[in-house]
Amino acid sequence: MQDENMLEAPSGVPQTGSIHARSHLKEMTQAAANGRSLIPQPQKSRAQCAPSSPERRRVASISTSRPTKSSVKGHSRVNTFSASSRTQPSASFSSTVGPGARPPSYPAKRPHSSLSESRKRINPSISRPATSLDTHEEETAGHGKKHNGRQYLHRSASCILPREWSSRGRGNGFLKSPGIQARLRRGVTHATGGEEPELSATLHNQTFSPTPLKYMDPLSPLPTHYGPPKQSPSKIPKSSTPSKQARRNSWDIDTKMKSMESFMETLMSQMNQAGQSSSVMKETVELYKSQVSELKTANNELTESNLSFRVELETIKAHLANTENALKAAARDHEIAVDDAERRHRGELETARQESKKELEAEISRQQEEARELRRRFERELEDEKAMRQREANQVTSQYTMDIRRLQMELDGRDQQIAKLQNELKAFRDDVERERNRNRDLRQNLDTASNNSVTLESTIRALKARIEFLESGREEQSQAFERINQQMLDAVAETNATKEKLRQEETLRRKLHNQVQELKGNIRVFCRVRPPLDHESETHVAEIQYPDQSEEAKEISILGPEERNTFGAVSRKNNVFSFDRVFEPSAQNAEVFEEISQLVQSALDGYNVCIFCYGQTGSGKTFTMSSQDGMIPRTILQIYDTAKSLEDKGWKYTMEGNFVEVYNENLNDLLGRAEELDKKKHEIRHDLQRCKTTITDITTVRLDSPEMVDSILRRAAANRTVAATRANERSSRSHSVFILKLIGENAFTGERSEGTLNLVDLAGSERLSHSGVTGDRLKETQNINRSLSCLGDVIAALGQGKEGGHIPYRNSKLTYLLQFSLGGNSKTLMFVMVSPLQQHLSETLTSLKFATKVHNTHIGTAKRQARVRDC
Ligand SMILES: Nc1ncnc2c1ncn2[C@@H]1O[C@H](COP(=O)(O)OP(=O)(O)OP(=O)(O)O)[C@@H](O)[C@H]1O
Repeated sequence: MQDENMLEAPSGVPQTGSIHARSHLKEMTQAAANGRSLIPQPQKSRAQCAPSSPERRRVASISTSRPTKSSVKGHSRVNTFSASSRTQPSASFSSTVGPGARPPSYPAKRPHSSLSESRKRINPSISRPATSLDTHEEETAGHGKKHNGRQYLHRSASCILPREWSSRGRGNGFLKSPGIQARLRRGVTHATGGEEPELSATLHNQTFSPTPLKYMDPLSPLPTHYGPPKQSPSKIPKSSTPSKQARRNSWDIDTKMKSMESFMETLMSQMNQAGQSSSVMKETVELYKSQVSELKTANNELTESNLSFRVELETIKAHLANTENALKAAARDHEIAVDDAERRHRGELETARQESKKELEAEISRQQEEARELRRRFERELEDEKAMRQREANQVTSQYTMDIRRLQMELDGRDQQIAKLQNELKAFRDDVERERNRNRDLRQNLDTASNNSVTLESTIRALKARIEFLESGREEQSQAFERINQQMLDAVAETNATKEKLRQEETLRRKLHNQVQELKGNIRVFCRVRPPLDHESETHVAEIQYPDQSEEAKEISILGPEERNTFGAVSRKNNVFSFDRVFEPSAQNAEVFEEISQLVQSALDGYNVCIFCYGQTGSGKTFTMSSQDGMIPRTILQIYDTAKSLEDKGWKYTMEGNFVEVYNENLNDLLGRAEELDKKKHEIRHDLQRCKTTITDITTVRLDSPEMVDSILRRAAANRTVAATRANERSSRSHSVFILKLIGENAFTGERSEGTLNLVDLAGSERLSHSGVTGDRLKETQNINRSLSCLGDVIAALGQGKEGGHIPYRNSKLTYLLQFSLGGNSKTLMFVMVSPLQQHLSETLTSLKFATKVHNTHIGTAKRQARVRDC
């Protein structure tokens, strides 16, 4: 079926463009090429001209497949076509297609008188000669030239037969050679494909024919070969057939001639028959030619189709190649892209890994930082908690100490009360004694009175007698009653006069007390030397003497530093200072307070009192002023006690307290909120007429009980701690002022007193160098130095005592705040605090020199802030 399709392809393939047909195109082309390769070249040598066995078999198959009629001529036509077709390309088609490849439809296109039909009718078993003799027979028959025909037969035979046959075939006995005969048999058998045993037998017989080879070798078999298979042996006359007789008379010319003539006649008759069939053959040839032309056309079409297919194939191949290239390029690109993607992925992976690693490290460091921060915070909180607990412990301790001290003070007060009671008892005893004397006197009087009574009784009796006598004399009785009544009125008047005398004595006492204070000086200076502390070695203590300690205790002598005079001699100057009172290191706060208690009484009496501590840092200012048994607590306790005792004398006191700090020339409220320190602004306002000072937005605490002072001091200390930028330096770098206002009213006398007590703890007085100090520290230093200098200037100006002279209070906040407590109507006490250490000697001497200047200052008489209530 495939072969049939292939035959139909010339008309079918181009129109349909069947891919199936195209797939066979290559096979067809190869088959054609193979077919062409099998076609020998026309002008080859004889050896080359003889086809090889396969070629010969192919040619024979083509030749034997050609139709033929009984005539030899017609046969030779077929062979002519067959022989000529070997040199034409169309043969390749035949050989490619082969007998079996002819499509069934193909014969239908043939005319009815086709060769195959003729062949079938004539004798399909007729074999084709293996030579091209017929071609030349046809030519010789056409021209009627025997000689040429023989020559041609000879040439043809030489072309087909082996060389030795053609070269030696003319010799006698050549064909008798067994080798030649065998080869001849093989060749004929091979040429006929084993399908024509008769021809083979004929040849065999002819081989043994005694006819000279010159005529017989090529021709003798031909009549039997080309003649009709059944007719040729029978139609040949027996007379003309070589017989034994003829062979015996082979050298008989006539016989030979006759034989030849008969043969020629036979041949001629056959040729005539062939001529008759030539027209048929011509038609057949024409038909074949037309078929050939059709085939050529088909072939051309196929060729064109083939070419177009080839072109298309080439295009497809090119396209395929392009596609393959593109595919390769795409594959390459894909590989590159994959590589890039892998590389990028690896890079991204690496980057991601690095980033995640970094993030992890950052997270770890952040966690660690958080842990550290938590630990820091925890430690801070722990520290705060510790500090708070410590503060509370300190507070409890201080409270305990304070209680003890208060109890001690109460004890002291009790002792004083006892002493007082003892005095009173003594006074009572005296009074009792007096009363006894008076009683005695009265008894005497009573005796006298008894005598008188007796006398009176006698008188009474006499009077009674007289009453009885006088019963009508009432006048005498009324007079007696009036006399008794008068005596009683005289006694009451005497009592009132005594009370008034007592009030006058209290006023006189105050007056005398103030006079005593004035005599002591309105500005007094106490010196106090603190003891060396536990961690301070005794060897580092300066040489300090207290020459009159057992007497007045007003002097202090300090051996100065070594000095070298102009002659090189080293000497130490003994510096002697004299103050109102010098307290040696062993002195306790109670002892110190006894000396200042009179000033506290002055404040209660309505005077402005200012007590300030001056000295270098660590000299004991705070200890003296604000410690739990310091001047402030003791002052308040005394004020309470005194105020209470004065209640009998008609005085009622109210007390108000402020606690302020002067830091960097700013006023801070130590009883206010800690966070407002250094932020909230406070102004100092003076009432010049009433000589009163007020501070704006300041916290004022009403002191209703002695216990209030503890909370005040605690609160002030806590605020200072919070505000401290450098721990425990805040107290050294600022001035603190405890302001106590005492307002007393006497309900009996209508008197009113307004006194102010200022207890000042000054900043460290050591002269701080400005060199090397910057920022806040420099500002602090400048402010401390300036304020202490201003204090000295104010005291100096007060000492000059010029009436209406300018006092530079406004030059610093401290002096402006203490304007009405320094000079004028105020009493001032300055504590100069001294460190016992040798290393502080220089500052100690400086402080003592400054205190001496203050001590030498005489400030004018104080004025009492009191007025009598208008009744
Ligand atoms: N008379 C004293 N007896 C026992 N200890 C004292 C005495 N005076 C001072 N001290 C101790 O000396 C130390 C320093 O005293 P304090 O703090 O009062 O000095 P300061 O002059 O107020 O110092 P700063 O100016 O820094 O406030 C404290 O520990 C205090 O207890």
